[in-house]
Amino acid sequence: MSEQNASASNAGPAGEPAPARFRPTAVAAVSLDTIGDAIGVQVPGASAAVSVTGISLNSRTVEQGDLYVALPGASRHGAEFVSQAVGRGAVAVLTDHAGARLLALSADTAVPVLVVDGPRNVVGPLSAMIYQSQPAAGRTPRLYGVTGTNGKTTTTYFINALLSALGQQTGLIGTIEILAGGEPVPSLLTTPESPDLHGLLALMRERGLDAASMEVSSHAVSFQRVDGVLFDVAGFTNLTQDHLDLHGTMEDYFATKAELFTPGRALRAVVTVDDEWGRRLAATAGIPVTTLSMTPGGAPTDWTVTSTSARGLGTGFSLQGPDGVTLNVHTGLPGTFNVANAALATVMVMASGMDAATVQAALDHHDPFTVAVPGRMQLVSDEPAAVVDFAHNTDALARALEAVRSPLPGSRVIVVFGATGQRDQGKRPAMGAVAAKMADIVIVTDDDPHDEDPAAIRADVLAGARSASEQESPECVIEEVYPRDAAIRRAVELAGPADTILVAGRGHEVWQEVKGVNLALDDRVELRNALTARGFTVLRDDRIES
Ligand SMILES: CC(=O)N[C@H]1[C@@H](OP(=O)(O)OP(=O)(O)OC[C@H]2O[C@@H](n3ccc(=O)[nH]c3=O)[C@H](O)[C@@H]2O)O[C@H](CO)[C@@H](O)[C@@H]1O[C@H](C)C(=O)N[C@@H](C)C(=O)N[C@H](CCC(=O)O)C(=O)O
Ligand SMILES: Nc1ncnc2c1ncn2[C@@H]1O[C@H](COP(=O)(O)OP(=O)(O)OP(=O)(O)O)[C@@H](O)[C@H]1O
Repeated sequence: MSEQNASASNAGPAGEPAPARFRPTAVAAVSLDTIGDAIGVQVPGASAAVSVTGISLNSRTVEQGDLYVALPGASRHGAEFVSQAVGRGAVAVLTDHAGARLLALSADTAVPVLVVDGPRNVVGPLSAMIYQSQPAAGRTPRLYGVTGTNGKTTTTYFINALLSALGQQTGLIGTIEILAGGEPVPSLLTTPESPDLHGLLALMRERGLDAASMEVSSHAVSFQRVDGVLFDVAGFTNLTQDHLDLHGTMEDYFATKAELFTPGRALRAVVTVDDEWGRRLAATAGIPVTTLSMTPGGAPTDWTVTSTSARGLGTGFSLQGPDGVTLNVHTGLPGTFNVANAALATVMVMASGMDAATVQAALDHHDPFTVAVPGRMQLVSDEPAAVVDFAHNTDALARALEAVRSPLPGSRVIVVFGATGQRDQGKRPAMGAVAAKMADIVIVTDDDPHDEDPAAIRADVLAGARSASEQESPECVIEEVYPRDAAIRRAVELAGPADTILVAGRGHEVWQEVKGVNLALDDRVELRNALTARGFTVLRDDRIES
C-alpha cells in the first residue's frame, strides 16, 4: 500500500494526477483592497480595485481572477510558479518574504504582490471570505468532521449512509473520494488544502446539499487546511502510534488532533473514550462534549455500547444514551472496530439534533452501516465470505483476521497479503507471523514493491510466517504466489463455500507501483472475477452516491 499518501493511490499511470476543480459557479468579486484589509497589508492605490474571484495555492489549478498564494514548501517555493499562475489568469499574488525575494530576482511580476509573514495563517480565512463557504446566515451543509488514527474513512461513510437514510442530500470528503452532488472524484489528500476545501463547501451549498461528513487528518490541522472551517460536530475515534515523522511525539500528535475540539473550529464534540487519549480529550476540550464507550461497566459515559451479538460476519448492538434512550444498531461490516465506528456515526448524527425515533426508523429501514466502504472490510461475496481490507500493518492485519474468523466449525480463513517495499522492513516478518498464527492458509504475495526486489520482500514475510508456524501453528499452510492477481485466484481455487478469504493491504487502491511504473490492479475486481469464474455468487458493488 502507498502509506499515508492518498495521491499515489489515486494517481493514474502517467504519474502526478491533475488536481480536480472544486469551486462554486457563482462567486461575488472581492476587491484586493478588501483582501489587504483582512490580512493587514496596505494595497497600493492602483491595485486596490483589482477584482478577485477565486484563490489557489497550486499554480496548476489557478483560474482567471484568482489570488495565487505562493507558499514555501519542503522542496521548493510556490514563488517559482508565479509566472505559470499569472499565465493561467492570477490577478494577484500573496506570499512570504522569501517568496517576495525570489520574485524580486526574476523579471517583473505583472500583477500586484502582497507579502505577509506567514501566508498559511491567512489562506484559510481568506478562502472562506472569497468563496463565502460558511456564511453566518444560512450556513449549509451541516458539517461532521471525524478525526483519530483509525476509522475516519469508515465513520464518514457511515455518517453519510445514515444521513442519506434520513432523506438528506449529502456530501463526503476523505481519503478515497469526494462526493459533492455530482460524479465522485478520487481524492488526492485525505483533507484537501484550504482553498479547495472552502471552494468545495461553497459548491455543496450552491448545489443544495444538507450535510457533509469529512475526514480531518492530523496533517490537515498541522498544515492549517481546516482553518476558517466550522464543524457542527467533531468526532474522535481513537489515537495510536502513527505519523510520528511529522509530530515527533504522541503528545504533539494528540495536541494537534485536540485543536479541532476548540471553539471557533467545532460547535460540539463526540469523543470515544475507550483509550487514555480520548478520556483526556473529553476532559480538556473547550466545547461541549458527548462521550461514547464500547465498554459497559467502565466510567459513566453519555452513550454506551451494550448487548453486542454476532449476525453473520457483522454485529448487532444496543446503544444506550441519556434519558433512557436506547437505539438498536446493526453493522454488516466485520470487526468490533466497526461497532465503534457505527456507534460514533450514530451518536454524531444524534448530537446534531436528530431525534431518537427518527434515527431508529432510518436504522431499521435502511441498515445504513452495511454500506460498502471502498476497501474497508468490503464484502465481495458471502459464500465463501470474501473480504478486501486496507489493513497494512501488523496490528491491523491481526484485527482484520480476528474479525473475519467465522464461528462455524470447519470454516477456514485464507489470507492473501504482502508487504510494501521501501517502508518499515521490521513489520514484514511480524505480519507473516500474525498471518500464520491466525489464518489456516497464508498466501504471501506482492503489495507495492516500489523500487525493491519483490522476491526479497516476500522472503522476509515468508520467513516470519514459517518461523511462527513451526513454533505455534504447524497445521497452517503457507504458499508463495505472485503476481498478486494469481495469488487471489489461488485463494479462490482453495476456498469452499464455508471458508473466508481476506485480501489485505491495498483496500481501495487501483494501482500497484513497481519500479516507478503504476500497474492497474484492484483487489476487488480480481477477487470478483476469480469468484465468478469458479461459479460463486458475488455481491453488488453497493457504493453510496451523494
Ligand atoms: C507533508 C505535506 O503534507 N506536504 C504537502 C505540502 O507540500 P509542500 O509544502 O512540501 O509543497 P511543495 O510540493 O514543496 O510545493 C510548494 C508550493 O508550491 C506549489 N506548487 C508546486 C508545484 C507546482 O507546479 N505548482 C505549485 O503551485 C504547491 O502547491 C505548494 O504550495 O503542500 C502540498 C500542496 O498542497 C501538498 O500536496 C503536500 O502534500 C503531500 C502530497 C502529501 O503527501 N501529504 C500527505 C503526507 C498528507 O497530507 N496526508 C494526510 C493524511 C495522512 C494520513 O492520515 O494517512 C492528508 O490529509 O492527506
Ligand atoms: N475504529 C477503528 N479502530 C481500529 N482499527 C480500525 C477502525 N476502523 C477501521 N480500522 C482498521 O483500519 C483500516 C483503515 O480504516 P479507515 O480507512 O476507516 O481508517 P482511517 O482513519 O481513515 O485510516 P487511513 O487514514 O489509513 O485511511 C481498516 O481497513 C481496518 O482494518
